[in-house]
Amino acid sequence: MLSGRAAQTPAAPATDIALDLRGVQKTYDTPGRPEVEAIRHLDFQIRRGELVCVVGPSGAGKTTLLRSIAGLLDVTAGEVVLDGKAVTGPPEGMAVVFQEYGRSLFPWMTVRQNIELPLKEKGIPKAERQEKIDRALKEVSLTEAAEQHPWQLSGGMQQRVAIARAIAFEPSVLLMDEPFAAVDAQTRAELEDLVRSLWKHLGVTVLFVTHDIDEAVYLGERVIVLSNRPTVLMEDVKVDLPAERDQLTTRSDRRFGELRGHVYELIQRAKRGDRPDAPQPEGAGF
Ligand SMILES: Nc1ncnc2c1ncn2[C@@H]1O[C@H](COP(=O)(O)OP(=O)(O)OP(=O)(O)O)[C@@H](O)[C@H]1O
Repeated sequence: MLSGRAAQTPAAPATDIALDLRGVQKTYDTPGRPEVEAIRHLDFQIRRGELVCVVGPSGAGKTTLLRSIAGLLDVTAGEVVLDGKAVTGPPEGMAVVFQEYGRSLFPWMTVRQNIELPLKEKGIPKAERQEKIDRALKEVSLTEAAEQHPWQLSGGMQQRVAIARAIAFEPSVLLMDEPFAAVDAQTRAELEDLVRSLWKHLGVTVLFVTHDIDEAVYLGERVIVLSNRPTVLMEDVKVDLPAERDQLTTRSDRRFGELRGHVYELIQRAKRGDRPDAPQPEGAGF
């Protein structure tokens, strides 16, 4: 996020909470169209340095949730609190990586210039910018591609540029919205491992939205499973797999299979409309 708007909330959270969703509701109210209640009630917290995945049935409101957290959408009720401040617009300490890397990078700029842009907007001096860019490029193994343009790179490499741009910015929270949905399976596995290694190495808090159950269990320390729309929390699943993960050994681990099966079952139930009771918004009738 390039610009910052945040208001101090009276209730300062515990310092280890990076992201706090307090009774978030979102109803789309477009003039001339029927209202769409996307999120009915979500309350959860993400501790500093956690990697949390969000899954849910199609149309459950995953993108709505992510955009609300990113300050790109106003919530109807409740609040999103980042580092103790209510999010009322794109906050300074947040970076977002979207699925459509092709549209999020500027084709007329080199890789280096793309990564530099938000740093420039943040007012970081040139020498420091170059240092941050070089470090980020090294983190994603793209040092050699610094002077190339995005359209000269593969889809996986472009997504690595988008990740480099996000981490160069040193966000407190990194939001990722189905970032690997458009790349092939092998590249996807490599990018998943890149996210795990960056997360461990940089200590950044990551919220990763995906429709892929295996990906969520492989990456996350927790998997937040959403109900069908209007969305409530189906279950917050703790992923008790070892911190060291590997595409081969982790995915063939018995516990991985159990967790995967559990999340799969939750999504199937959510799709059938099975949902836990949620606090009702005022005036709403179940
Ligand atoms: N701008 C909008 N105006 C009205 N309704 C919207 C708008 N954006 C999304 N919706 C509706 O809100 C609900 C949740 O959409 P959202 O895109 O957040 O779900 P999702 O879980 O990300 O879906 P998918 O998995 O298919 O990407 C859907 O019913 C969708 O049609």
